[in-house]
Amino acid sequence: MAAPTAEVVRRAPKALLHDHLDGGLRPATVVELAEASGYDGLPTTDPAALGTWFRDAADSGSLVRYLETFSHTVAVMQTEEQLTRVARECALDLAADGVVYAESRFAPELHIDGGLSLEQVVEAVLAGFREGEAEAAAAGTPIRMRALLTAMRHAARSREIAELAVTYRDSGVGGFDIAGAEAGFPPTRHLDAFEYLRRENAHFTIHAGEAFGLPSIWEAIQWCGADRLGHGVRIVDDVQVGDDGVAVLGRLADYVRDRRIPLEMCPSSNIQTGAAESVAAHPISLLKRLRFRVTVNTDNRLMSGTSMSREMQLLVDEAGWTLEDLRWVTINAMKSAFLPFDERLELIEHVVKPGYAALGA
Ligand SMILES: O=c1[nH]cnc2c1ncn2[C@@H]1O[C@H](CO)[C@@H](O)[C@H]1O
Ligand SMILES: [Zn+2]
Repeated sequence: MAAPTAEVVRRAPKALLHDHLDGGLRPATVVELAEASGYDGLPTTDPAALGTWFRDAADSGSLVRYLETFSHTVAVMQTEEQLTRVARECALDLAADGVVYAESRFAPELHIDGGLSLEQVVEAVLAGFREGEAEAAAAGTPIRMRALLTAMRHAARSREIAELAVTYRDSGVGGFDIAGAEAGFPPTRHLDAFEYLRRENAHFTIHAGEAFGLPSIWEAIQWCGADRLGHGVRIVDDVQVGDDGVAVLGRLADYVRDRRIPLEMCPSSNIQTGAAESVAAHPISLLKRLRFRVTVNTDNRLMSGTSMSREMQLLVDEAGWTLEDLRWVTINAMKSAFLPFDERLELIEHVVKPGYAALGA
């Protein structure tokens, strides 16, 4: 099968499970919001230069340094108007890129410095998603948005944020997540939150196996009960590939594959934080070949200067992916969405499959 063209990749329906709201602002919006609110900490007020600055600063090879860049975006997401605008633009930008379903995550506790309550933060973001959905539908590029509420793994508010996720589960919140520096902050620190969510029949994903290896993945699954893994790239440490190409899986990798645990993989982000060498060498292609439940994601569009189309195009250009592969990861993502089963089926059958069929897959 010939490699899909850039136009085909752009038009292909996409599903996005791992995208940070505070990592996806338009550079021009960061500049405007900083100016209007009096935030004078930006390294430059030229939008193009600021976009480059984020990419370069995030290109540090270290997750901790990468995360430092978020201080500038979080600084301009402290009022209801700011949060609603950022959320609306997020939905519009994703829809324009061919994304038909997206889960966008953010940490409510990072947005209360201006005096908002956690509830006000969540409601402002959900209002922005609704606005963006309505405008995108009117523009002929419908998208369905869900929020994931993140708790910061170094902090101590995870139980509270988990309760917030349950409170808003029928109003646009799909589930819960923990993020932030991984080394030194194992997911079991937040066991109370995860046990609460399981008792509530609620869904959650955990950033694990990004900056730290197999023990983090093992805890996330076997102690915490994560539905999905954020990144999970280091699961390849439990896969041995012989010279003949035959792969032998360890018990944890076997478990992840047997149970169809979704891996929210983010190639460009992983290269920036040093979790992978290059797109060509990224474990995602091996894991796809071994039929793990692989998905493709953006993580932070601003910090990586990326989009879903760009991540997919990189896999096509540098790792030999086909349109069939893109269709497969899109269906994997829809199957793994924190959305009711009937809504997932509807999107797969009525949007994703016909969309790829029209493109020749
Ligand atoms: O790849 C990542 N790994 C871990 N944490 C992350 C990553 N990207 C963003 N955040 C963290 O999640 C918070 C809420 O969205 C962001 O503020 C950032 O600190
Ligand atoms: Zn992430």
